[in-house]
Amino acid sequence: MNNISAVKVENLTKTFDGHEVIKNCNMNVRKGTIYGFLGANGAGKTTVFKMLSGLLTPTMGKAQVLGMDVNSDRGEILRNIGTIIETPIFYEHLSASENLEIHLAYMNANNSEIDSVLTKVGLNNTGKQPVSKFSLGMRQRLAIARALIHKPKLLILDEPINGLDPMGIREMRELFLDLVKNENMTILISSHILSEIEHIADTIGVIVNGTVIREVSLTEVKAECPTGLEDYFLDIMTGRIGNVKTY
Ligand SMILES: Nc1ncnc2c1ncn2[C@@H]1O[C@H](COP(=O)(O)OP(=O)(O)OP(=O)(O)O)[C@@H](O)[C@H]1O
Repeated sequence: MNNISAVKVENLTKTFDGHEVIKNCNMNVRKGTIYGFLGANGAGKTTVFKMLSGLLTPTMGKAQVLGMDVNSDRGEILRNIGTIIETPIFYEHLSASENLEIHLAYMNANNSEIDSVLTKVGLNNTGKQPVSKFSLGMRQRLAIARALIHKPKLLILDEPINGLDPMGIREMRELFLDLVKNENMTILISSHILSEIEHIADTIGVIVNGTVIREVSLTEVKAECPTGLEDYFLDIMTGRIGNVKTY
């Protein structure tokens, strides 16, 4: 681990019932950048995210988050990261701000910024409305607010823009770029909406069958495939770009 890495994964492996779903996986997410994690359905993105955030224990290999080991420093890692992994669960009978208050109390963090974060995600007008009345997109916005309300150093976001309307997607894009530029955050994000990743990411990691086979800057993607990230990704999937290339 060096001090420029927010996430460093070395030969990480995860086995379920004797079946290796993550195999010798290597990743390096540099601090202060946005890393787009791409892969087909079932490639292993969520499983890697779960190991980084302490929800699953690696079978073998090493993973460090903000310089801490995922096996031994789980509590301290959790205090310093914000996550969206799978469908977010909320207190359904409580409002958006009450949900954030509870999260902050759980994280033992200050709650002065609830209104400003709700404004950032476009939920400032929901007042006392319970979350049970929220649309899918509103729930996703609240999940993003909860991930960042305690001012984490690293955001791990598994498909955070699912369910958002075009306006919401653009707002979240601007929010993510602002968090990295002005609040010193690092973002590790997965999405199947490749045009969105292309707008925001500095680096792309492509996972195929549990192994990251490509880790390249977006500049390199554009040099290698001028038609853009979607074609680059599909070329990898169909074997037209074949060689393993990582930093
Ligand atoms: N708890 C589990 N037990 C057994 N197999 C699992 C478990 N969790 C995930 N898997 C398997 O691991 C593989 C990777 O799944 P994962 O959810 O990490 O993929 P993903 O890249 O996030 O996919 P998607 O894009 O569809 O969300 C899949 O084959 C999945 O069936």
